[in-house]
Amino acid sequence: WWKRLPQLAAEAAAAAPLPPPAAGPGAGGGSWLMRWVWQWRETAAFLAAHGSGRGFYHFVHARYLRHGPCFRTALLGRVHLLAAEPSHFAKRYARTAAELLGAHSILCCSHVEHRLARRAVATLFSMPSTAAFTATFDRLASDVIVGQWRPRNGDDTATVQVVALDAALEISYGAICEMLVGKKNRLERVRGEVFAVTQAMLALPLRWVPGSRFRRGLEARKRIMAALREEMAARQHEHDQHGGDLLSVLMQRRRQRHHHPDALTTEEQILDNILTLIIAGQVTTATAITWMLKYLSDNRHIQDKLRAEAVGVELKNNQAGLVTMQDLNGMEYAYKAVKESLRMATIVSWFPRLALDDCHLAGFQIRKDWIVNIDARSLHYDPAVFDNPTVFDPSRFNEEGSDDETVKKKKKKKGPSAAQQRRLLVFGAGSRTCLGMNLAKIMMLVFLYRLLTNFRWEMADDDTSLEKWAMFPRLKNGCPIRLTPINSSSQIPRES
Ligand code: HEM
Repeated sequence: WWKRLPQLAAEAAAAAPLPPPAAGPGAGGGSWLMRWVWQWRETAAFLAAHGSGRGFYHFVHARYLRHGPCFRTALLGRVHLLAAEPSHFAKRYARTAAELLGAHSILCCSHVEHRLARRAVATLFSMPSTAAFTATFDRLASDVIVGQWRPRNGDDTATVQVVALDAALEISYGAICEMLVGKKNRLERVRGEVFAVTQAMLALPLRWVPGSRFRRGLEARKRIMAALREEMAARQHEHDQHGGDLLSVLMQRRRQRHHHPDALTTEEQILDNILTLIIAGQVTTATAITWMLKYLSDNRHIQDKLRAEAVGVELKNNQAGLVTMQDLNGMEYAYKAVKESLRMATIVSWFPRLALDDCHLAGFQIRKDWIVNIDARSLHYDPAVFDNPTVFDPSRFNEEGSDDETVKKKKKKKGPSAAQQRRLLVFGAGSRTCLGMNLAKIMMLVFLYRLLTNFRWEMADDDTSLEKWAMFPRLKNGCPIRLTPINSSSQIPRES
């Protein structure tokens, strides 16, 4: 239905006319001469700003101030529409999601509280924290991929079948919880509850119907909150010996809030945001990993090329044999495969925004309180932006251009175009960009590295139907893969 939004918007606007578009003079009506004069005046102003020390964005900013966040202009003979997001749109998830994540969740809280929450949790995404997270994720991934999946008797011809989604969910949950609440925590017992909350986020709000998906989600939330409260109480009791995990940092800042103006001041604020980070980080990343494995199973030549790169990476920066961020820097092609998987999978398909005021967007009149969805998926599959968008081709992100023949034939310019870079919306954009995007890419790269250096894989079931009710599109069968061990000297890192 969101794809029909422009049509619905037009119909509603026709029924109840709103003020005229906040566009430049002559933009809509007037004689052809007036329009022609307007178009060239806009172009001249743009070129003047571009050629001045203020840069072309000054042209945009001046019009933004004059006309508001959405306006029409004309550049070099073509009418353009520019839309900014600041004051007229706020992030707004479905009411069900907001209820399950909590009123203080960074994803659902008010504008003002959001700024505070974003600053408060930012510590989790600092460089040292990200480096520590890389090691943690690798330790957990190696435990499963090397420790459990590789045949123990050394028979390198035996194949193993595993469900990729289950493994990815387990590893990412372990790693994220360790970062949020420390190594030995009470969250392992509520792993299933976290999944139930995610499944309920787009369900009908039938809170009074026993057994309904939404009610099960609410009950699961209660149990997660109880486990987190227990964790907090234990820490207060033990005077918090847990060190650097996020919960410790948030609790400590709360105690010393006179020194920390950014501290979250209530227990609810802390708990809602811990739950949000688990949900925002676990299922999204695990889903992305499974799609990546599927695309690489469908494109064996790319899998082999990636394996050649991975086998060539020497883990030289860590005594324990764990992958570090520097090691990952040597996996350029893998990085592009991750990016391409994220484009094709588009885990978060659309981003909802609430119109705070009547306004106009893309020529449509938008009323206050309407929700406008930015449709990321259609951008990622727009052939005008990504040549042959249905072809999995990591090399489309090469500086020198794609090496896939079908893509190369169509492409005139080399390397990813500016439009392509701009329109890759896998992690959103602007002030609400995904906070965990580096962690997500690291998890995908580490998982890929360990799998490539231990196994070849192919899909064990070709059913491509999608899971019903899933918040993020994923295969119903959980992506079962058949693994054939490769001759490698891979060992479980020492810390595990
Ligand atoms: C492949 C994995 C991931 C994908 C595709 C993804 C995607 C996104 C997208 C598209 C948004 C913006 C949504 C919007 O503007 O409406 C977002 C926001 C967010 N993500 Fe992620 N994400 C991923 C992993 C993670 C991880 C690992 C974490 C943290 C542990 C995380 C934490 C967040 C947070 C806190 C926000 C809200 C930011 C704000 O509103 O200020 N994400 N994510």
